[in-house]
Amino acid sequence: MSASVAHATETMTDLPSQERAGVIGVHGVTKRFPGVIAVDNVSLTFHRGEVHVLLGENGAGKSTLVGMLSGLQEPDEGHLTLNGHKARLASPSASLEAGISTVFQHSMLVPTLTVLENLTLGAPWHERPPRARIAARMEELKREFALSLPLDAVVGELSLGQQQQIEIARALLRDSKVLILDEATSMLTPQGAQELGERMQQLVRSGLAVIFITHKLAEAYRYGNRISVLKQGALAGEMGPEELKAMSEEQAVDEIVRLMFGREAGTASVENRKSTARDSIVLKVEGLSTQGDADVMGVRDVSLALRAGEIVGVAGIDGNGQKQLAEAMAGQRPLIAGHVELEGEDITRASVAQRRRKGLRYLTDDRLSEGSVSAFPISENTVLKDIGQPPFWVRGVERPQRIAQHARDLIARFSVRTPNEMTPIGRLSGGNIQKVLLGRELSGEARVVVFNKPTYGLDLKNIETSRQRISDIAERGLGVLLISTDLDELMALSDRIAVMEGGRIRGIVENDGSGEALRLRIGRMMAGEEDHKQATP
Ligand SMILES: Nc1ncnc2c1ncn2[C@@H]1O[C@H](COP(=O)(O)OP(=O)(O)OP(=O)(O)O)[C@@H](O)[C@H]1O
Repeated sequence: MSASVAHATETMTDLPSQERAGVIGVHGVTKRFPGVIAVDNVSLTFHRGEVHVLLGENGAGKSTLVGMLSGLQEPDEGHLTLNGHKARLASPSASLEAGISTVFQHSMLVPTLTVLENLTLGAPWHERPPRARIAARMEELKREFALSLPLDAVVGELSLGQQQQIEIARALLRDSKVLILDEATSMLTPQGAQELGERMQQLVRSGLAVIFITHKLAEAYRYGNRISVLKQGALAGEMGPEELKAMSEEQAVDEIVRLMFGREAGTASVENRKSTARDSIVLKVEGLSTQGDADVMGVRDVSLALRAGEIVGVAGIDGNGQKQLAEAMAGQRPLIAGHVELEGEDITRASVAQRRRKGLRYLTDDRLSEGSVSAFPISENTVLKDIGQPPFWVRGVERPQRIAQHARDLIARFSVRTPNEMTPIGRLSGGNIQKVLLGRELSGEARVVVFNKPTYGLDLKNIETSRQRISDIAERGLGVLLISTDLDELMALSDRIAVMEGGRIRGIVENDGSGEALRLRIGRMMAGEEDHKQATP
């Protein structure tokens, strides 16, 4: 028996009627990871002829759900159905055989091969369809879905939009019945996104079911026939075609914002920290722009000022330029425009080390590969950004005793749980690595600390401790720029919150304690909508 759609299927009549309809369904599925319920008792049916949009904040469970449909993981509880039959998708090839193709956010193509080679990749050489057959089929796809691809072009030389078309073409050549597009528009131009939206409609008209994951509300409304919202793993709400048709775009967006970002009635909101902001400006950024990378968004025309003792939060769905902004401030990413001032001094052209010495510190979200060298002892990691500098190096000679003492002090001050300072940092837990990195950034005369997702991936106790430390840092008079995808965290800690979307700042709001209304206002901007001051809970 093939590993696919476990042929241990039940007959349609064995299943409740609501499970029969639709090409694919998940029924009461739950998936747990250590410390988190990623998907919590979710039931959904994906129908032929429909673009079904999945929405939800970072961490809501969308990828985990898609992982179940694409055979990357199986549910701990609940089951899947295909055409009304109970089914198992135990591997990616089982999912493909069942007619489900997934186009992931990051291209799965081989950039050095041609379009034709990529289209036939994976098929054993003796089964590869001849070029003439593919060319003929591509002509059909061009007519039907406006998929126009130069078969002999090398994939790496094509635009991201064209590369995505290859993946869609590959799914169609396989006769897929379900096409999953995971954040497929995030790196496309508005024009490219619109073309994809139109193409999705053509695809569903030809009988496919499309599952479309996006973070942008306008796209969800314009291109979706049905919208489901996930929140903390559970299904927060679903809007079917009739309901959507009866709503204006504005009404639909308001409802989705409420489902995505609203709080359940009766949920206690987190208490806001008392502001410790002073008058003096410690960091000023004006008109800052940076280039992105191949599939990373750049930053456009960002201006903000940070006062001593102030925490300015930066909200946004992951990947909207936040990391690039932090890197540009830290001097790790070149600017194409704008300038940066630290306590009135222009540091636009200063190197990473110079900025650090002047007191501008940066805590990366990538603790293990960018922030530390995991095989090196904690001691070496505490001076990683001070190599060659006194007091740890004197006239080019390393002072191991001095470094070890510095590391022992840091371990004691930040309560790092480790046998001793010689333990490789990679052996510590996430929370303890974070403490070492924070200790490193705060040593010497720090004036401004830029945090990128400081509590991401930590357990609850370490999250609390980290937030308290951030609050203490501001209280000591340092300026803090706090980048986070967690709105609760930002609302609990920040004086003001800047919202980034599409590499730009959509708006900067005072965290004035207006709770739910402010939450929805920020959520709207995160999802690509204009600021809407009147948003009501
Ligand atoms: N392999 C894993 N191991 C541990 N935890 C995981 C794993 N995969 C996901 N999680 C956790 O499960 C939760 C749901 O994650 P998931 O990636 O499904 O969310 P998402 O809605 O796709 O988010 P995003 O928009 O950021 O991609 C998160 O808390 C995440 O940290």
